[in-house]
Amino acid sequence: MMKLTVLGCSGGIGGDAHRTTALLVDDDVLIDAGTGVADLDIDALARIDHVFITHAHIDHIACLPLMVDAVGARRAMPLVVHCTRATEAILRTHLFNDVLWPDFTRVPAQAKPFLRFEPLEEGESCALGERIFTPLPAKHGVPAVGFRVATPRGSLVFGSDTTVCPPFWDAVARIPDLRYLIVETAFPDSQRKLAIQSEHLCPSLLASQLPSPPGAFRLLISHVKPGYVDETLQDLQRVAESHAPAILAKGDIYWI
Ligand SMILES: Nc1ncnc2c1ncn2[C@@H]1O[C@@H]2COP(=O)(O)O[C@H]2[C@H]1O
Repeated sequence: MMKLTVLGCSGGIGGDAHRTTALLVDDDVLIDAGTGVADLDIDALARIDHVFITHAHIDHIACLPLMVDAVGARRAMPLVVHCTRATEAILRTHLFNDVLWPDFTRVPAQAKPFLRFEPLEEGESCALGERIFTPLPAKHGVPAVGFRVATPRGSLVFGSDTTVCPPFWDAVARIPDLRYLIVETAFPDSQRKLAIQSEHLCPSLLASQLPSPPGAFRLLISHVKPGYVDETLQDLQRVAESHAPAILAKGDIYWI
């Protein structure tokens, strides 16, 4: 069985309930490395061998530089960061640039660095044992992808941050064994304008894209902005009731 542990899935910080995006797959893989990663102890951090990054926004990568520094010296192998070349370029230019943070693709030694990038583009897949990670289309303010995680028992999709994106929904429709669909709804409908400006979704925009009739998967909502959880849930229940949406929460565990 594959275990998915939600370390963080909020659209921001503020109190113990809210950590930004980080999904732990079993105990060795992360999807995104937001502030939820900071709750793992040193041993748990050292067990993580792979991080799949959806996009370079700070709420999705905040703990990546910190975790590399925290456990790099304890690990036998570099941490492998899987992302598109576009996201790698952003992370190299703006983060691992020996200014904001050391370039751990060359530190502590070029021959034995703490981190290495592995390109993963749309149309490609990365198999780690029986778990197959495949980028999916997304549309956000910077280059972004979602991920499908396929196992022999079914698939999970994490849509990342995205606004209206028909290619994402076309890809979802082609996944016959979809068990869990995690999609964002960052803002309530009262902030629809901001959702559009910042290339996110609100409940009415999400509802306009959901399949009809509802698919045989569990619909889980991520990235809700702290302070707007109740309002967003009420909107979702009004516009997407037949899909029985549930708001994802830190600490949730799903098995496939
Ligand atoms: N035009 C905007 N006006 C106000 N806030 C914004 C705007 N664009 C982006 N943001 C905020 O900046 C945040 C960056 O991270 P997110 O994409 O999660 O969510 C975004 C919004 O909360």
